Amino acid sequence: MLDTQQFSVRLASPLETARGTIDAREGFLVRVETEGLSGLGEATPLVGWTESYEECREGLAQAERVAEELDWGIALGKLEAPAARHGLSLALAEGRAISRDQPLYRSLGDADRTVESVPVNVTLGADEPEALAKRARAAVDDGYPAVKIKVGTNGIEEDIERIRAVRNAVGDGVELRVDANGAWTVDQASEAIDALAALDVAYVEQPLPTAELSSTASLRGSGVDIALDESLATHSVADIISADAADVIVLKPMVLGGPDRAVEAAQDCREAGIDPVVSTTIDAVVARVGAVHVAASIPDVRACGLATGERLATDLARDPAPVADGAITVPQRPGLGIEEPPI
Ligand SMILES: O=C(O)CCC(=O)c1ccccc1C(=O)O
Ligand SMILES: [Mg+2]
Repeated sequence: MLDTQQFSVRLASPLETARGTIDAREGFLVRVETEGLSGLGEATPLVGWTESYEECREGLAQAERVAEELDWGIALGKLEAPAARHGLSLALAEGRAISRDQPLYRSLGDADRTVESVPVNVTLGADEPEALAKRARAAVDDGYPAVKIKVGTNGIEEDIERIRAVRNAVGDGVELRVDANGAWTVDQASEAIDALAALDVAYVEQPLPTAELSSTASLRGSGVDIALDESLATHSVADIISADAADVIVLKPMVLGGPDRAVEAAQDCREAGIDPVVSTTIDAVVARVGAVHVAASIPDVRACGLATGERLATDLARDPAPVADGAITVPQRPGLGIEEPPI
């Protein structure tokens, strides 16, 4: 049986990016019950990254029909829409983990390894230099090891001024990351990267539009690592590896189509010498905690973009994986570890 329940959550602090402001998330909670297994998932589409809300709803309905006639494995295999597939895949993975009496991350990865926490970056929108510097400083005082800042909303000069203000406020030891969300041309990216290198920025996420893998490859080796994020919606990790286009790959389970695919992509990254980082599309608690388990299944994962729970005005259940001292405590109960599941 597949039970879906639609939800809508507002962001108390909307996230400003070069591709618009994210101020609400709408999706579906998913519960799968099959042969004694029961698991919870979440499908939260975001246009530009995944299928639309309507396509997601239709994908889930179709999966239910296929599962009734055939089985869940076939339904999952046929489901192409990534957010819908994520909902079903996470629910099946949680059911399996509970039946094995394991926390999800151990069921997804190494069953014998205990991981207590996952380091996270704070995520800051494209704000004025002083405000940004203050927020970055407060996050570092709270223990965050890395600060990620959105850029690409105005000119390069403004971006550099912002990042300089942040660097001055946090000092030398903190990892800075910027995310251009595909806003730059090759010339703008080169100019920005030269200035960001002088401010010791660790990496720039998605400097160029998604399709431009060979131009992205040409930006590497200039003192700031290159990360790809949006490109994963249309290119496989294998494509990125063969184009030599990234030092870091941002894995969003919702965009990749499920925790199973994210874990596999992380392994492919590691084999190619690329660092995997896990993040979400600002999902609600079920998918966010699912992504925490994906991150926990990756040995020695770098700080991940998973500290977004506090942006939501309301959530669907109590967060079993809160941020403390710059890291998320990984739930150790069987499955996701959500104590009072909403469905
Ligand atoms: O990665 C993070 O730090 C948080 C998530 C984030 O930035 C994000 C959230 C929603 C949509 C896109 C993005 C992005 O990484 O570009
Ligand atoms: Mg990004």
